Amino acid sequence: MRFAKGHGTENDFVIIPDPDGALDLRPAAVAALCDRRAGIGADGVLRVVRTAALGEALTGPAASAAECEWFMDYRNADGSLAEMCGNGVRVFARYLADRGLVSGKDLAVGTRAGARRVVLEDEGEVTVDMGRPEVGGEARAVLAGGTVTGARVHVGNPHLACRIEGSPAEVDLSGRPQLDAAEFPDGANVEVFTEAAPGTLEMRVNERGSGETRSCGTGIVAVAAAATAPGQDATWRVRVPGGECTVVLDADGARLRGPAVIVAEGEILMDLGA
Ligand SMILES: N[C@@H](CCC[C@H](N)C(=O)O)C(=O)O
Repeated sequence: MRFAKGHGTENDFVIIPDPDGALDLRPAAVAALCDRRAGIGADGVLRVVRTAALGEALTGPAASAAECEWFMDYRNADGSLAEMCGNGVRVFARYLADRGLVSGKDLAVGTRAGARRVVLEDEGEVTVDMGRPEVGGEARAVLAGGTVTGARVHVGNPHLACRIEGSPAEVDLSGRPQLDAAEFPDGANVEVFTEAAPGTLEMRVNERGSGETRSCGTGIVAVAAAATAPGQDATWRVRVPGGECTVVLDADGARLRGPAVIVAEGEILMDLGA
């Protein structure tokens, strides 16, 4: 089985081409691929499948994805499904363009959160239209080193974006954050952030299903939305351990811009089970 490896601000993915939907990618196989010692190693898997071959009902928020030729079937490192991945969709688009699977540099990618428009720029940056982030009420997470409070933000997937005093670098993000299941029935990605300079946020994240990662595109949009007064337009640079992205928020929603790189291609020799 062929694979590619790519990343967006060091949020890294194993990319599995499966255009005709022939693969039965089980959670254990995803976890084995993402294992950084016994597998290829990644924060998640992007299965590249034609939407027509997906074999999954596209209802609710996913319905608009039915119009897209290609679907990003995203899985977290523990094998769980997620609705959306902001870095993943940019890497996915880069992969499609590099392999000649799409013509042009402006395309729509299907995700479980719906269709996402992606634009590839000549300089290598990729911008994705992330829709309208929904900022909700306050909630808490218990981390290894204490409790953080923030805003619930829905970016197609669930987030808790916590503005903190001091530097995010000081926060212990090891271990799975404990959340109130009534507030987050499907779990959540937890971000800690601070405004490092006017217009610049600094963020770290513990991702649902993957643990601490060096970047999270939906998380970057979540903290940008949480840092912006309701109804205001804003442009934020968001620094993460793996690099930097830009978020533009306006009446049309949020656009996330940043690098997306394919670093390797090869053949999987490991046994992924039946
Ligand atoms: N790294 C991603 C988010 C991946 C999904 C997330 N862990 C979840 O379960 O919601 C991003 O770049 O947005």
